[in-house]
Amino acid sequence: MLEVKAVTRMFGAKAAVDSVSFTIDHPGFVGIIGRSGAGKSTFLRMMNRLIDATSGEIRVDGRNVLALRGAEARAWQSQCAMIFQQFNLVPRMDVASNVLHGILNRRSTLQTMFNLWPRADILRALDILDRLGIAEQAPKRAEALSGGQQQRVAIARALMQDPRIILADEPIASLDPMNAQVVMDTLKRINTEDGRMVIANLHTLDTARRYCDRVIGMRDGRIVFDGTPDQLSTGVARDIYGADETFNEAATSTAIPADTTADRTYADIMLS
Ligand SMILES: Nc1ncnc2c1ncn2[C@@H]1O[C@H](COP(=O)(O)OP(=O)(O)OP(=O)(O)O)[C@@H](O)[C@H]1O
Repeated sequence: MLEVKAVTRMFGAKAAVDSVSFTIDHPGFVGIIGRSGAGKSTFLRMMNRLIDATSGEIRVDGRNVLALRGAEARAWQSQCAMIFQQFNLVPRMDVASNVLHGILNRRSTLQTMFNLWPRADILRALDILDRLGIAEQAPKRAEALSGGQQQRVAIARALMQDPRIILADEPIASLDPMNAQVVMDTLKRINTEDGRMVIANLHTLDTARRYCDRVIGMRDGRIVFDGTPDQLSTGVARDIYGADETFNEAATSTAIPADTTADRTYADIMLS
């Protein structure tokens, strides 16, 4: 289904992503982990065509999406919706309009100028918000919502595109543990109930273990681990994060269990 072949991205002389290859043959929940600068964001941004690859191919059903141009590239972008750490909503705009913006590129200029939305689209946006448990927030400005609610709005905006794949770049890195759990549960539901593939860059091992069927570990632009969560031992994690025997796995925890309010700590904080 998804075949990544020797994808590389150079920034000057530095390879941010260095000949990355892997295949995903069913719409699972894939986590990409690694310390800051490992190349995780660069990879997702290439996949979504926000930036170009220097070389390599990403084949989806046999078609190299990295070679698509113009309208075909935009059509691909709507098939692999992206969500970001900072939500990227329009803060002063109401929640429902933010969700409708997921299909902005499908409207005519006239409709855009007068902010006209077909009734069917409005109903669908409200349905999606309802499914994500935030329908009552629809008329509020996005900036009035909590971080976890805003990220759910961003997920709703992504779903509006009816994507095959959701790319999530550090989706919970700005959230407290309780909101992080709600957002991860939401992504998991979309994966299992809708059969949409989720590929999420994650900072923390416990989140990757808890939510992913498969984990890819990156270090210095390369894949250094590709396996199931139960293969992700402390030793393997130490290799991925490039740490020595003082590596403390507890420090990579988001402390996500429902009965805790412990502060989030990151591998990068521990390892920096
Ligand atoms: N626009 C750019 N220009 C130059 N170098 C860049 C650019 N974007 C990323 N890099 C470099 O590429 C490497 C990989 O960065 P990337 O953001 O993909 O890592 P990451 O694993 O997502 O890290 P983080 O978790 O901090 O986002 C880093 O060394 C970074 O400095």
